Amino acid sequence: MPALYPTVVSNRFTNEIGGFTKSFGTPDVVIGQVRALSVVHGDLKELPEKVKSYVQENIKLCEPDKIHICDGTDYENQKLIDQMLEQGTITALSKYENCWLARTNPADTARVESKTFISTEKKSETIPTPKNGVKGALGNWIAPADMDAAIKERFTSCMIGRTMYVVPFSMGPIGSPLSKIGIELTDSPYVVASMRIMTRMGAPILKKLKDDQDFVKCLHSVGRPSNGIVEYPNWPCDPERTIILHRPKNNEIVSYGSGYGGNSLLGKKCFALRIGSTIAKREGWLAEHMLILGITNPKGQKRYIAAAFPSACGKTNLAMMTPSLPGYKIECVGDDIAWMKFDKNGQLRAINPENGFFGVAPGTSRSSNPIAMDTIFKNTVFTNVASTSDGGVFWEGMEKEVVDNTNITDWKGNPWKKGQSTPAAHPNSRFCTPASQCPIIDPAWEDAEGVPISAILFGGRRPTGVPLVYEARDWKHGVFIGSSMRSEATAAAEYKGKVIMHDPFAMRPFFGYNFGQYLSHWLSMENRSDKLPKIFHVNWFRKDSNGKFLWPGFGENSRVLDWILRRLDGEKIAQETPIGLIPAPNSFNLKGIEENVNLEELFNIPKDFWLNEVEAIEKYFDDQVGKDLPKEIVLQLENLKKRLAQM
Ligand SMILES: Nc1nc2c(ncn2[C@@H]2O[C@H](COP(=O)(O)OP(=O)(O)O)[C@@H](O)[C@H]2O)c(=O)[nH]1
Ligand SMILES: C=C(OP(=O)(O)O)C(=O)O
Ligand SMILES: [Mn+2]
Repeated sequence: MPALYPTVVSNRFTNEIGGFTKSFGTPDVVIGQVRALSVVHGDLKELPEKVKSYVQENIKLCEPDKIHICDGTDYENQKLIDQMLEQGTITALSKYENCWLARTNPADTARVESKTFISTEKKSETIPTPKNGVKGALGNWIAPADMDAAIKERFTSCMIGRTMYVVPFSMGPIGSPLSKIGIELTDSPYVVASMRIMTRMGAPILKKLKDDQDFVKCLHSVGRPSNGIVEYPNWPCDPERTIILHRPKNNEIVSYGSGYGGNSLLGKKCFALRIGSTIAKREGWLAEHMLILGITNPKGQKRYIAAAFPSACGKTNLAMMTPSLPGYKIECVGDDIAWMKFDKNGQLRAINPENGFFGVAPGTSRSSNPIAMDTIFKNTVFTNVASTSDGGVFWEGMEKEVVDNTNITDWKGNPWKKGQSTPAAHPNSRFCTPASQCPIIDPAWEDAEGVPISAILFGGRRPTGVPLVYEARDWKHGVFIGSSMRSEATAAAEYKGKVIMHDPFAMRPFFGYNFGQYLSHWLSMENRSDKLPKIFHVNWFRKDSNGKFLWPGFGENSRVLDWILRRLDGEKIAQETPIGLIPAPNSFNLKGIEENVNLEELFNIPKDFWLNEVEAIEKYFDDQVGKDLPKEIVLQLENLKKRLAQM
């Protein structure tokens, strides 16, 4: 059998080194013509054995012209930037240091939930069986053979003329017992540059990987349209055939056709949540769509809180909040994902598996989130924001931050004027920025054993009926609250309009396995610890009859955290309601608040609304979860119904 790889390996970034023939010893592979493959960076021979076979397998499938094994160095990054500048994928933002703007194909701007699938032998392992005639809404299943066919159809020869980057990365601090390693193969330099920000990426990861060690396999291509026409040469993609596939059994992710965010930075939603939740189920921990923050009260006592809100519902903002209440201090551990495990003392501990923030840009401003503004203007890749004639960025919410005579170019590259009916920045435009640059990054954010979690918050966008904050009666009730979460749709996925959607645990798009089993897993945590965190529900988004927010939000949310911390201290400041515990009269701290706040309306629990809500939840469980719904949750629902009836 011929040697798999040539003995001559490239110097760094030489363009072509003595092309060599592909020969994998499997004569049934017919490649139209014999093509040359060059390794332009790194050494295939030095890859750990299992990585080598994974790469080899996919070279055979995708037929790239070049292989580049990423080391994560500044030098490498600069080369990628130069190349993206040349291809028009990014432009330089001269106003800031090392900042770049990518404009995508307008058909590729958000996660595509309808094209995201989990593959298991049995469908019921992936999703609960919906009621007859009802379309399942808790994930999409694909049969293993169909997954194989979908891959073959799309990936065969898809990298001809391109470079395949081998991206080794760690989710979680390198070497932490909670961390996991992945290898992403991609043909997108944008993905490589973004993965370098969002994960710990490069040579140190390969050094850690033993020859026989497993890793999460992540294959990605931006694809090419089947008609051969690349509409936006700066952003090749294949929206029509886009598909995001997961095979939990093999710790495998395959993503085709999109270059955007959660579709392509495979460490994030695909690995840390979908595959992560299946590993967590097996190993007895939790992989959740949660921010993690540290909060110090005026007495100097510090605690950590984790919070699950659906995409674009305020995680990044809460994680970086500047508290309006004097004496409080917030520090940020993570803004999107938490991996949580009980330690041997029964304390729940969390790590942020990420290394950066992929945050929603619109709405981020000096007044709403000054900490984010102090984080993002160096070493950052912006995507689909607007640009200014002085080499800066612009988005809705930054009106006060651009001088009047600067010209604005919208996210599509067209001149844009204030007052225009279309937005300057795409509503799902993002900044991708290193977490270490956050001025309030928590000193323990990279601690190998994680930070201790005292409270868990669930929340969403609820314009009516749902109070600012309420507390779960106990763990089971808390799990029920998570399971019954609903929220207004946002631009983070392909949904249209402001419909209220069920989004249990803010995980609906991210469950890696059957939601009913996920609930049982959460309920089983009660057997693991006798000091479980307290659970709360929050809603910053309630509106008055004129459609105006009833609560100023942002830094003022510290007042909600203040009540929560005092509850953790055991203060008797709560009153019972049918849905849970809300602040007792005069217990909620409004001292010094500037806005007029109508607490009455904010904490009002309208009986009719809640009767409807219970009906909607019951129907959802009935339609979507059926026999997989744990008995404890059925009981919680019955009890809530009874309490509401007595209201
Ligand atoms: N009204 C209001 N809007 C908020 C609040 N927190 C965040 N937002 C807005 O919600 C959007 C998404 O926020 P972000 O923190 O990026 O959400 P994430 O995707 O969950 O991290 C942005 O437009 C924010 O300005 C709040 O407390 N009140
Ligand atoms: C990363 C993403 O999700 P989120 O909106 O939760 O930040 C995404 O939509 O690509
Ligand atoms: Mn976010």
